[in-house]
Amino acid sequence: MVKLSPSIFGADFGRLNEQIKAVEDCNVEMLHIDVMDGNYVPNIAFGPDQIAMLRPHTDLFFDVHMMVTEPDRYIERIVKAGAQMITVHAEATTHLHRSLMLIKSFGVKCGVVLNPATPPDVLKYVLDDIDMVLVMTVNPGGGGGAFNPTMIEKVREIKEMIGDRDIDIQVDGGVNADNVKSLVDAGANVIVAGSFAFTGDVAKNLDDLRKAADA
Ligand SMILES: O=C(CO)[C@H](O)[C@H](O)COP(=O)(O)O
Ligand SMILES: [Fe+2]
Repeated sequence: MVKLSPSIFGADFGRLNEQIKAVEDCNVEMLHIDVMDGNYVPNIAFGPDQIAMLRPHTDLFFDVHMMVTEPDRYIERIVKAGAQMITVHAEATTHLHRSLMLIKSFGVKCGVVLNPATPPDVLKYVLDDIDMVLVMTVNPGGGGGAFNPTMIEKVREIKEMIGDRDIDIQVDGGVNADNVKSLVDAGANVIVAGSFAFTGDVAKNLDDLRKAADA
């Protein structure tokens, strides 16, 4: 069984409450929240204050994807805002292990994000410290990008590295009902979807995505 984590970045912000209720009604396992700092990625989106504003409106598990240069500067504020899982880019922190330990010190789950061009080797010495690996299937920083099929092989490679450890593999970027099965077959079990989830009928989209993933 896969876990779905719709990306709020893809939502219609004029109807945010309604869109959050729609994903809740689909019994999704997480809500994916992108933090973009305008430095690590060109785009700017969501900071700790906006996450804190969302927190009283839903009990969904907050899966926060930090696209932030030197994320340690914001980790405590993001935890206090209500994050339950924080992922940081291996490419964006000078001290990956230190960042992961900082996240864990607050009692929340942690994960490592890899851009499409980043090889999985960087995970080797932190595998016993993480709850999730996030494989970017587009370059980070925006929604609606085209899925990079080369990442299917990368997911497979990471699945093999993980062995019998209890580590989730999340995929993010351009994921839809047509490509999700190839990712799940390769080993992904946490599916992020932004534009696919929120364009049109949210309930139908998430139902289609789950059915395709679990087929
Ligand atoms: O991290 C991200 C982009 O950097 C996102 O989670 C983004 O919301 C994915 O959107 P889409 O499913 O439309 O590609
Ligand atoms: Fe994301």
